[in-house]
Amino acid sequence: METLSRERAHGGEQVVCRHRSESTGTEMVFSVFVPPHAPGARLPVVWFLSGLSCTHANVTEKGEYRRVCAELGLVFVAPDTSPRGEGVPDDPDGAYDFGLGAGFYLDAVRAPFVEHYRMRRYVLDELPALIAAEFPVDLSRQGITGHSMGGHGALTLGLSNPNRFRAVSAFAPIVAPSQVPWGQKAFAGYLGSDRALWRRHDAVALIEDGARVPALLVDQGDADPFLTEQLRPELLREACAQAGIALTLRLQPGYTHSYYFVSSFMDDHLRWHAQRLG
Ligand SMILES: N[C@@H](CCC(=O)N[C@@H](CS)C(=O)NCC(=O)O)C(=O)O
Repeated sequence: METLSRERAHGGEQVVCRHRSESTGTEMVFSVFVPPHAPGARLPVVWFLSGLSCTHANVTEKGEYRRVCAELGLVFVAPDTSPRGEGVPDDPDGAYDFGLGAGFYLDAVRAPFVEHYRMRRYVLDELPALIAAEFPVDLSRQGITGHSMGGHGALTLGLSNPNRFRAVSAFAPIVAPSQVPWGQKAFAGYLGSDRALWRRHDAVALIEDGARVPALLVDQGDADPFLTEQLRPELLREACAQAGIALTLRLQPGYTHSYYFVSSFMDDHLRWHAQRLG
């Protein structure tokens, strides 16, 4: 692992690293904020999964999480959203919603994406092991959140691993990718036509099929241009109501899909995670 930058911030350190990933077969870059802490302490960790077209840098530069992470003693990790580099296939038309910057936090099964697009394995297995080896984290206290496609990642990985993630939240998530154009394009490209496989990567379908977490926090801007076509939080509300999952879904007036929205509610999400991570 190579440290690309290390900056003191809020009494802790904001670090950006690059490493060779076995999961993706590429170099991957991620950022980690380590808050001030006592020597030898192991801290709870919140994973932030980013949205379409992002890298680790969007939330690192615009997410405004450091002050509250420093206050609460949370490590904050931001992975990239896809493999990148020579030989990594992209959308044939270079579109932002598939291929580079759009890994959808799943392991592809279709050629040519199967070779590198293994973001689920990367985020669930490889990166936690690396982070635990290199930073003072306590992997028995993990929370997961994310924005848009990353909200989809947080919800699906959280619902599929309720014993690992003690807190799950999302900002403007894609809640039912099988039912919306972004998800349908990505799932057809990465997973093919097997709808049963799609359901394992779809938060609403996972809940319909029995996945459970005690509680979810979701914020959504009501001026988000993707709200009615791509995000459709009402589908999550219905699924959670049926399943008895305590969903706090807050429609935030006037907010769009941007990091102005994400950063405005970041404090609330971090406090919500800290409460559940102890
Ligand atoms: N207009 C955007 C569409 C994609 C988009 O809105 N991405 C969201 C996540 S789904 C984002 O966070 N973009 C980067 C940013 O705002 O920093 C683009 O082409 O980049």
